[in-house]
Amino acid sequence: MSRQNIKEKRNENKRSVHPASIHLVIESPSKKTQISEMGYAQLVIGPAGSGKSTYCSSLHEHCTAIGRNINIVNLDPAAENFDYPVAMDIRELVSLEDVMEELGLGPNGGLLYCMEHLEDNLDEWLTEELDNYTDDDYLVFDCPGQIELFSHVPVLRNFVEHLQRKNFKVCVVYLLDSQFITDVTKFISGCMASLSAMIQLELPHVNILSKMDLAPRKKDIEDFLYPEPQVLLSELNQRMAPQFAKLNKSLIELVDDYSMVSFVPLDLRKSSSMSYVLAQIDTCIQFGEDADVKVKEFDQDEDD
Ligand SMILES: Nc1nc2c(ncn2[C@@H]2O[C@H](COP(=O)(O)OP(=O)(O)OP(=O)(O)O)[C@@H](O)[C@H]2O)c(=O)[nH]1
Ligand SMILES: [Mg+2]
Repeated sequence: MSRQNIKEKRNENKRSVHPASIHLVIESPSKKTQISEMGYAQLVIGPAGSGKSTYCSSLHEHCTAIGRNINIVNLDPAAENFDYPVAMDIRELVSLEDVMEELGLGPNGGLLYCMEHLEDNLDEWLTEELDNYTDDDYLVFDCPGQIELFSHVPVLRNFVEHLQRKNFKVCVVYLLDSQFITDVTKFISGCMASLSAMIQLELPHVNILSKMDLAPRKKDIEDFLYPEPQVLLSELNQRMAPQFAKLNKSLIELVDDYSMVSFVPLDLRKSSSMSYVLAQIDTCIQFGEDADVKVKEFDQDEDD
């Protein structure tokens, strides 16, 4: 089945299965006139299983508790279960299951196809969906974990540029599982993936070390949260054969030049931790500049 046929099929499904979204636009025309002032958005990315969806649902819970407006958007065409109310859903446009079945693609090729389909439909689908939100709205995009999406495929870049044309200020929130800090080589490869997202997307960027409840000893964590480049280099040299010494030095210099060696820890057992992470992101996109934002420092010792 051709790409056009899939698009038509999804559009038909959307019209028949999701009348609510059409109804919203008709019922609230005044909202449309308020659009395009200034919106705020987080693009939540990171390796598969790094805790992106869990972060989104915890963020939703946190914002609900403090009375703050937030809308979580599912951008993963393969996602099935959600712990947050889904404000917008890519599966209304295209689903991985349909693509795999109809085009005979595997899960990764199918996902890339779905994301390209999204890219082709930014003007129609995304614009129409965004029209349901006003400048007061804060959107959080829960992305799939395929590294291609933020390394070399231009889909997310074009997606973000579309949001920016709609006057959204966007911050990349890159999650890295705390298990990456058990090994210096894993840590550097996680930094490299984050760096490629930085270069690819050119946006304000916050690195988060997720799953801190599973993190190893406290001393080891601190070494990686604010590591000294020289310490990282010496650990890397110890782990790798001597012929890699020059490459290791260049890698560490690169990571250091891009100020990559800085991660905000996220421990979902502590609400102060989520407050701190959110405050860092808000600062990046100047959200609530005029409001009185209270920031409490995340205290690592709080529950120790
Ligand atoms: N202990 C612990 N587990 C977590 C935390 N965050 C996520 N997990 C678990 O890690 C697994 C993956 O979490 P997800 O939130 O689905 O990760 P994801 O990045 O959205 O995964 P993909 O969308 O598949 O790339 C799940 O089993 C979660 O329950 C955390 O802070 N602590
Ligand atoms: Mg997910």
